[in-house]
Amino acid sequence: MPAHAPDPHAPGMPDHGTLDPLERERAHLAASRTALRAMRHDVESLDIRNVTANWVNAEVLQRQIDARIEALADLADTPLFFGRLDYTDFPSPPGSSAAPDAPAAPEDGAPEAARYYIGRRHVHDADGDPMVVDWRAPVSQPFYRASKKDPQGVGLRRRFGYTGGELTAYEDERLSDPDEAEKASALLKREIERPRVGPMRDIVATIQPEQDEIVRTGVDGTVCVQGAPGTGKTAVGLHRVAYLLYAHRERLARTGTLVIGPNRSFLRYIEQVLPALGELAVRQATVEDLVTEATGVEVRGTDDPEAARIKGDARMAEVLRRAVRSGVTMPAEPCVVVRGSRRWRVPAYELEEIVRELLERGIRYGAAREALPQRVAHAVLTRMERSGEAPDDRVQDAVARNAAVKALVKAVWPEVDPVRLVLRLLSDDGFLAECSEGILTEEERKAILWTKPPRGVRSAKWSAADAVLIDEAADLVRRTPSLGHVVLDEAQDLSPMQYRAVGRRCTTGSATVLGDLAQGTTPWATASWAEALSHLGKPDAAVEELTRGFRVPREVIAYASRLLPHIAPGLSEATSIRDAAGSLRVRAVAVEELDGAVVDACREALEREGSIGLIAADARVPALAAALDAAGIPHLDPGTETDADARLTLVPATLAKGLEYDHVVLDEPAAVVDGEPDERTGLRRLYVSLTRAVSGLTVVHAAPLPEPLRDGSDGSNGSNA
Ligand SMILES: Nc1ncnc2c1ncn2[C@@H]1O[C@H](COP(=O)(O)OP(=O)(O)OP(=O)(O)O)[C@@H](O)[C@H]1O
Repeated sequence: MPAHAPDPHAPGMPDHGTLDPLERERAHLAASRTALRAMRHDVESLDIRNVTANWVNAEVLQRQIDARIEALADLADTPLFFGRLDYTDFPSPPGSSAAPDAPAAPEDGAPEAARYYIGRRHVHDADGDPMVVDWRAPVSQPFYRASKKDPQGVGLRRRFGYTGGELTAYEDERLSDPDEAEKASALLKREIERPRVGPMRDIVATIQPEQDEIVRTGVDGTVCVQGAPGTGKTAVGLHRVAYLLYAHRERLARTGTLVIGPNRSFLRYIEQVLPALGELAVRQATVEDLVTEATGVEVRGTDDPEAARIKGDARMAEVLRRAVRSGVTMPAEPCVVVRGSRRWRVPAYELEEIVRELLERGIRYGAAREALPQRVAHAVLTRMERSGEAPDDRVQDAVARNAAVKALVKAVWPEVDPVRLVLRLLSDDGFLAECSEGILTEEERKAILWTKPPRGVRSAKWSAADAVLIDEAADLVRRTPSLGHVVLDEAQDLSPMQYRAVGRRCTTGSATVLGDLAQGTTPWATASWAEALSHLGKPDAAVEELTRGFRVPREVIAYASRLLPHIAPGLSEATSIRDAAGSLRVRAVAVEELDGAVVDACREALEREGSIGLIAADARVPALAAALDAAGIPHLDPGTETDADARLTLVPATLAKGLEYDHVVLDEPAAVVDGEPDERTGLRRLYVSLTRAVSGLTVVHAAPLPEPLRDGSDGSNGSNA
């Protein structure tokens, strides 16, 4: 599989027939660029004046056109195509609707029409023939999945290498040639091992077969991916949304898509991936964003861990269900409706039957409240008919709006305000006891009751868990609208009640659930995916596992994996595709030298290329910031993304999840462990911190290392330097 080097003095766009293969590919790139410009020009010159009846239509259409123009931009630093497939099983490449007429084969491969260039977007020429096909099209799939064992109709797979936007190399695999040995692709390896700086990038050129299977799972299927650090879960989730938007654009444009991440800095880190894939309309939010937006409350308070654990427990769903319905009473009086000279009387026992039936039907509280007056009116109408009248629908509506019926509804099925309801539940011991009878213990009740109840909903210091309770109550009253697809990243940290909050946002849609049980650091962290999926309302979802690590070098992942038996026994250790010898340094220093040694390690890291994350226990962050300032080393504030000018950022251990840096300096592991309420959570936090490095990790410690990391604890030695 030769990788072809470029001729640095290659001429611009010479005659097609006489060119060497690389020149021909460059010519195709140039022609594709021209075609893309023409596509953009066509859209820009659309005149919509004659096709729109009014200014609202014109406005909508113009917005669509602007978005299309934006999507057709030719970005200089993102290659228009990165691969090529020449099909031999002609003319039916899998899933392709194209049935090309086979022209004569040119000298290097398949007939032009059986050849597909794979890129980020579709480009066609003036005749509408494809010059580049979208990576998500069915015809592109073998680029990711075909192998010698299963060539999927492909004779030749070509990968392109670029340097600064210039096409400089290509590499071929002849999948149907039995004599060509299967070799690892050097271009693929180079791309995967390219150091990562700044925010997360897309991986369209190098999606791996096991990842591609998850990316292209059908829109109706929910998938759950368990994966060790750096196995590409986040990347896979984002590419899956892009894939689904391509394959089901209309349906998802109507229903909407959403990516959920754990916090702002994580969302900032991933926010450019989907736009780079041409998808600008995907919302990215935290669970807290969703529930505060839906309920209108602001989170200003915190819970102690025990209160938060109980509030996040799935049993609270039943407590809330009872609370919402607690105001429903059985009618004691008949309902008497006066119309003209006649009085119609529905006796109490019949009203009770109606109320019971509505309670049992399992419809939303609010929907039942709206149905109740109609039911009572129906009972009145039945009486009218029996006495010879012929009332129509308008009469039924009028009766439903009658003052006596309204008064009845108000009395037996009172309106519920979810915010006030939860306020009462957390302030009123008697009410909480009534609603949680047989569900919560007295201690549990005490743990969640406010010691000083707020005066009203405005002065209440709602916690994040309270907002989820209110969201659940709101859904019991009125159904939360469902989106078409939700990606839930770092799912392992969600409480059962948070899973339910996410689940009700995709009841009629599907979800991609991504996480790692070993990285769960909340008191309620997920212990089993089966349980989590049942809280989400998708108990039948398939659970896939990814174990091939793309981020962390072998030496570093082996070191971090020593913690696995203590934090998640039974989970597979990640392998690493990246072999950076000398990537791990462990330095023991005296207590008084600690800050200085950390500063030195940062200085050394700054001598190399790429981003640097100084990860430390949250409590150590101010001291380290001061030490860096004193040493005159500029650094970014916690949670800020690095860029080419500001490459060093200070990362509190609690914010490190999901992020990555070229070099990581890890301050005092024992302090990271001690920063958590229990040892297992502490070691999990440490595992997260140890697995953020792409090229190198330097651990600096004064206190003894946690036991599993000590030299010889597994017979090996973290190369002390
Ligand atoms: N097929 C691939 N080709 C190139 N890079 C890849 C591939 N898969 C993953 N990566 C890269 O590996 C790194 C880790 O990926 P990602 O953040 O998605 O992993 P993760 O499983 O979500 O990790 P964590 O559990 O730590 O959050 C990223 O830089 C990502 O771009």
